[in-house]
Amino acid sequence: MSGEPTARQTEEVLDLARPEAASRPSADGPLLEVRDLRVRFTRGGRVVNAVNGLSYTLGAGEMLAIIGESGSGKSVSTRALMGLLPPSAQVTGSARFEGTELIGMPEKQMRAWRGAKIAMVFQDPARSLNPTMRIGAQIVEAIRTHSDMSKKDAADRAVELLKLVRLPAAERRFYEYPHQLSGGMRQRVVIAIALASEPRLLIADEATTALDVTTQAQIMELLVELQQRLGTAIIMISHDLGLAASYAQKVVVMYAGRAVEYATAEKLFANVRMPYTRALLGAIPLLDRKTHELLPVIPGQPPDPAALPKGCAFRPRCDVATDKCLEPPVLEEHEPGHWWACWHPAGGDGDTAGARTGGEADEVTVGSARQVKDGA
Ligand SMILES: Nc1ncnc2c1ncn2[C@@H]1O[C@H](COP(=O)(O)OP(=O)(O)OP(=O)(O)O)[C@@H](O)[C@H]1O
Repeated sequence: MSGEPTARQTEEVLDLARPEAASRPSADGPLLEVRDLRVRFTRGGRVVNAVNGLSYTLGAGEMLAIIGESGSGKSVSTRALMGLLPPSAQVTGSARFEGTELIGMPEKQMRAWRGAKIAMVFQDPARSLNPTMRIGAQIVEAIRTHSDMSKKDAADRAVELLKLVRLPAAERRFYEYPHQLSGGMRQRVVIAIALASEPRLLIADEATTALDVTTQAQIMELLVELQQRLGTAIIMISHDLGLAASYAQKVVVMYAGRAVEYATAEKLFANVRMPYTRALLGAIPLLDRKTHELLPVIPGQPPDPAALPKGCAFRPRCDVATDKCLEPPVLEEHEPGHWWACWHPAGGDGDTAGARTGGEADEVTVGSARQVKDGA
């Protein structure tokens, strides 16, 4: 068989992959509960506070987007969950996954969890794949790492997984090498490898950033399909608030190692409070750009995590900051289900942030994100 699987074939593969998925209960406590997570490195005698007290929860089958500029602590915070940081990292706080504490878990035990229950997909699929091995063999290897399946059964399963991630001509591609595939196809293969162990949580770290806008939307649609059909929870790490608006159920906006705004996507985009989040809205890539690099709309640079400014870390770049902001604002649930850390939130009493941005940013975000989605 060759070409794209038909919808019916895909349904069969999906059902085969996880027959119980559609009826999986998701309401018996969060899948992942992160509390006061902190990561500190010591670099050249300087202390780098990369993550400064991050908390969030993720339900089974939910998609959470962690959004922020480069260096805000998105990757470090998720690598900490998987025990993937170098020994120089001091990790404290708690991350309970299905009730089991991940922080401080011995490496041997963590190795068994990694890949099996939690899998990661990174930005550059070329680096995740072995260029000298056929893609089928790489998936078979991943399957056999987590099960005692025979080579023959694992090969059948690998083809199923390639169909599951909608790789065209899966049987033929099974025998191809990574360089014979496009960037989007390679990322589908990486996702197939990540799914080999049927993880409950998939962490996609800038998994679509290197792809063109159309392929990016297709990969995001695939992740949503896997999330909905297999019940896989997803943490999506991105610079792009537009992707979060289109695909995620929950959003954490990070700045300088902290969550500065946290809510369901619905609540957040209905009423963005934090000036930093509003500034990020302006950084949404435009569809007519050849690349999807972010527009440099936030003046200044994120702070050096080894020398954070006093008070609110966004203060030096914030156009509504006052002396009050020399006191660090605390992330609090100011409205049911909507948390922010700001003394001058938009939309509140004396709404300076909202007045200056004219409230247009929300419309731009959602509109732009929809176009990306629909254009796929
Ligand atoms: N091994 C390390 N030693 C020292 N500092 C580190 C180390 N790894 C990361 N950092 C620092 O931690 C901070 C957070 O990095 P992180 O990679 O999590 O940011 P990010 O938000 O994921 O950025 P990007 O979008 O660029 O990946 C950065 O200042 C980074 O320089």
